[in-house]
Amino acid sequence: MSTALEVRDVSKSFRGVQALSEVEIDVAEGSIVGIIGPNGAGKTTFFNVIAGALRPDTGHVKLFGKDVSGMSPHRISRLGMARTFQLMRPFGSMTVRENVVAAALSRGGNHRGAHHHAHDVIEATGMAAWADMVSDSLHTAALKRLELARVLATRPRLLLLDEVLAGLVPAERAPVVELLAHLRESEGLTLVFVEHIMQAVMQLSDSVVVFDRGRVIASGEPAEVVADPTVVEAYLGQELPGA
Ligand SMILES: Nc1ncnc2c1ncn2[C@@H]1O[C@H](COP(=O)(O)OP(=O)(O)OP(=O)(O)O)[C@@H](O)[C@H]1O
Repeated sequence: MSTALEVRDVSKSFRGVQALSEVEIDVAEGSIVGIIGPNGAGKTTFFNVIAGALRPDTGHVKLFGKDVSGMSPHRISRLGMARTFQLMRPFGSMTVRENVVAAALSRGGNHRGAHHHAHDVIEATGMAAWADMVSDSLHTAALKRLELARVLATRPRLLLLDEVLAGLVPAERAPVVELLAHLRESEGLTLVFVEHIMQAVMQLSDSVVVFDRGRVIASGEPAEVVADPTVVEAYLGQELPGA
């Protein structure tokens, strides 16, 4: 299987705070990798570096074999990486459909093609019932799905998900987890997701990477990783739910 993401020796500090230290990660194409770690471990900084929002101090990042270190977020997204944000930012006065069409058009192509693709994405993300509603009127669970629909409309090959389940009650989480598993199966999407909800991490991930104080302290199969004494220790004082 080819490698979607290769991270080598990536370090990043902020005025004395070592946010990332010599991080090395490989993500196989079509796999689902969960990123966990206590607060302040470096997870968001890691996403910012691989998506091009921050330039690493050292090391390199390869996306589908191409060195993207130091490239702009825009160029990296052109190569097939997309990300969701914890703070969702749809165009509030536009409907769900208009938002998804706009996202599809941002990748070029014509209106007809964008409408067609948006329709498919809205169906796939279970948003059909909300398609003509103004985004401002959506509740949190629907907004999360809209955020997913918008990134999927850009036809990514690698999707970075930042706590897409946060703020959802358990009954609302299950359909999103199912959707993500389905997208990998049907589209061959590669998913890298930061998540605090361990049940979802265990259920979705082929492998889990654990950050602590800027370092990768463990990686491997979910069950092995959460039983690792180093990981349990890193979470001392903080809960590792579901472990
Ligand atoms: N722009 C910045 N300027 C200064 N320090 C920063 C900046 N961004 C992150 N840091 C520091 O880098 C470290 C890693 O932060 P980061 O946000 O990546 O952790 P995290 O694992 O995403 O945490 P959380 O789970 O709480 O979101 C922390 O000590 C944080 O205070």
